[in-house]
Amino acid sequence: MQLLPKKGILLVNLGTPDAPTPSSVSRYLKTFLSDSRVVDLPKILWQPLLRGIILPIRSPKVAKLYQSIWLEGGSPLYVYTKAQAEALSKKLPDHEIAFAFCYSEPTVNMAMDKLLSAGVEDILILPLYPQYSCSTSAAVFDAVARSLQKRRAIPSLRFIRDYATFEPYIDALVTCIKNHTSEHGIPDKLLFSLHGIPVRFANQGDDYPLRCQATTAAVNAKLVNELVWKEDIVQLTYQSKFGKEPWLVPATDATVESLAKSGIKHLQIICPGFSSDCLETLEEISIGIKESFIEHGGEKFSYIPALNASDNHIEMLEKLIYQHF
Ligand SMILES: C=CC1=C(C)c2cc3[nH]c(cc4nc(cc5[nH]c(cc1n2)c(C)c5CCC(=O)O)C(CCC(=O)O)=C4C)c(C)c3C=C
Ligand SMILES: [Fe+2]
Ligand SMILES: [Fe+2]
Repeated sequence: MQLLPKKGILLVNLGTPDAPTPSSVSRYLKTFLSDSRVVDLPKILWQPLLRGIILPIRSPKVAKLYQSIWLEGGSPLYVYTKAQAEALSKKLPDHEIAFAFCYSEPTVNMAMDKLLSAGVEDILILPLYPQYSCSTSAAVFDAVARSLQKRRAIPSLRFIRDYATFEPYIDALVTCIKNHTSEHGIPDKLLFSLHGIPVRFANQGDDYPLRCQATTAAVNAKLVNELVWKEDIVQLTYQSKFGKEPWLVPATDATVESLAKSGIKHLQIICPGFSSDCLETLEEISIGIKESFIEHGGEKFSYIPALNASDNHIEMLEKLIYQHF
């Protein structure tokens, strides 16, 4: 009888500082923004700018923002990603589960060591980005390849490129929105705010905008179909612009401002591209965008939390894993 190879699952997310301090944030941003998948300027131009200007100016400012959302167990992104891995371990006791980050610890290489030393021979790589982008999912792919580059024995590998329209993911978002609206009411407008990318990446072949549109359309179709609402109150926007070049539009911040000015009183925002709450949802949206909405004439605002380590999310991830194993 041939024994089945031991299976492992590697959850990978972006990365986050290990403390809300300027030095820790600077270390994290330096690794993150030195990846050519994220910023693809020539190194000879970009590195002096990054080290000489961007890190010294941005790190203390961003450290303050992290302080406003820091949890007892660390950065929210770290806390939720770890909790997702722990919950999946309980659900899948026959599988070895590890989690890692592209730009902080535990690194992909550390997690690979853990899985391989546990005797895993077949690994499913699950980037926790529902919508593919070259700046995220492909960066996970690179980190995995780098980690295996110097090893003599490499495992079988499967890679989840994206799950933007995976039905259980769409259902998990629908449930989340329905639960929220039953408590807070149906808003005048519901924004699906996804992290932006430079327009140039999309022009060069990154299908991220199409994947974001696909998620938004699939969720809205179900909500309309289930008669949660009749009108088209859903709109897709892009947040967290970084740098000077054009990013995907419409931008969340400008849209919120103009909605408030045009008389929208009740606004809700969901960020379906973030599998865990993090700086970009908890600070930028839930604090910053809320303030802007109220300041420009809005009255009622709520942020619909990410799926995080909810049962809803863990069951969805379990189905995703089964689909690929
Ligand atoms: C050129 C810069 C950036 C691109 C491209 C980009 C794409 C991208 N990012 C996420 C998810 C997250 N980004 C987060 C923080 C963050 N992102 C950038 C820049 C780019 N992101 C920066 C500089 C930062 C750090 C904060 C800041 O300085 O403003 C986070 C949060 C991390 C945390 O610790 O909480 C996430 C998550 C996606 C999904 C994406 C492309 C689709
Ligand atoms: Fe980002
Ligand atoms: Fe941001």
